[in-house]
Amino acid sequence: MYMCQEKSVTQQDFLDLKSKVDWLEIHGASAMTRKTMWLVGEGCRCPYNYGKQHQVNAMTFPDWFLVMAKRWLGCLNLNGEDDRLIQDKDAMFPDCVNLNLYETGEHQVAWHSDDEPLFRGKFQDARIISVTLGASRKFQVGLKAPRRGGILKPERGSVANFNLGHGQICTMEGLFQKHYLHQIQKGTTRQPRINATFRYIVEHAEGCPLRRLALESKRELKHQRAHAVVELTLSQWEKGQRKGLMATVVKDWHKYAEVSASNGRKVRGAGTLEEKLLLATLRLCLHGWRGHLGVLRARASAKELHESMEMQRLNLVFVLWRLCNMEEKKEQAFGQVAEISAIAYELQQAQTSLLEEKILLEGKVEKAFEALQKELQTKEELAAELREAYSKQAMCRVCILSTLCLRTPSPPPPNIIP
Ligand SMILES: O=C(O)CCC(=O)C(=O)O
Ligand SMILES: [Fe+2]
Repeated sequence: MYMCQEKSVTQQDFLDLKSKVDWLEIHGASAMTRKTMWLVGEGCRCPYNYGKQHQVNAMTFPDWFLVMAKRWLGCLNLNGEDDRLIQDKDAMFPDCVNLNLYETGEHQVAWHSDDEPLFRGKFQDARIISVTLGASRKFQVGLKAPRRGGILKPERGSVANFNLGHGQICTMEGLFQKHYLHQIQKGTTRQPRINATFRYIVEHAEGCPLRRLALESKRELKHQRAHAVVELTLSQWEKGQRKGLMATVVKDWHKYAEVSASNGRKVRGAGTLEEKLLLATLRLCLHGWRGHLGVLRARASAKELHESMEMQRLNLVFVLWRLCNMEEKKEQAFGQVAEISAIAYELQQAQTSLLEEKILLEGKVEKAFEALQKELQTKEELAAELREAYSKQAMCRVCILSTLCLRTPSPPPPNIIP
């Protein structure tokens, strides 16, 4: 147990809780004993039982409550939100709370332990953090005595008293709920007291969606463990080591049966092909060993014994072979997929570089074409100039010739006198 005084718990918190919570009355044999409320984390649907008569449905933590609860428990550094996401489960914020309202000293809660299956407090560390608001009351703790007539009572002389006043945090942990009882005795006060008892749900109730999630991750873990054990068993078997093998197989057969059990029903043969093969392997191991023992007990002949062992070995080898085969095929398929994607990647790269080259070449061709066109144009212009020059030259020549002709004196007329 750990106790401390928390300053951040305010009187206003007490008033808010008293007025905002939809309190449920808990009745004892003759009168109301206290009022309660059960709040849970997001997604959880676990109901809570107050004795045998009262079962309340889950209500998700209202935001206003979470704000104040985080303030109260701030000193404990419980900052993890979701146990499926955080690694350090010890740092998780509680995922449920039981609220108690004791309106006067007449209200009480009798000797009990918080050992409901939800918290698995009988089997493992169960952390409970209680916060008191309002009037102070005597909280008693005592060692659990063997039940007499079904009534829970503490061992004589083992009871310790604690005064839980406003802002007091009190924890119970370890196997406290297995070995100890606690109670809030009737008192003389007329003032009301509220107690918030934060807890952690380990095994979500049937019908709660979080149970499925938890089972799935547990199943996966157990499956891996069973797988490893079967592999080890088979390798030992193959090496001819048989000592202690039966114990392992029998132990893990149960483990595996648990793995394939769902909602208390055994679903034999359910699951993937691999799971079925594992199950078959274990069955064969068991079957083989049972046969082996039966044969031994009946003092059967060495031949029979030998045959049964041989049969078993063959069966095991066969299953092992199938497992290996599957594994190999899987690996091959993975390899092929990897190869194909590498080729596809290369092709894509090649296609991209070809496209780039094409674009480059197109650019070059266009430029060359433009240059050619320019050259052609220049040549045509030159040719035109040349033609013009020629025609001018020709004209000039004609002019010169005609001028020459005009200037040349005409020859004297021929002498026609005899
Ligand atoms: O009121 C308290 O301090 C104790 C409450 C309690 O034991 C419970 O809610 O289980
Ligand atoms: Fe309790």
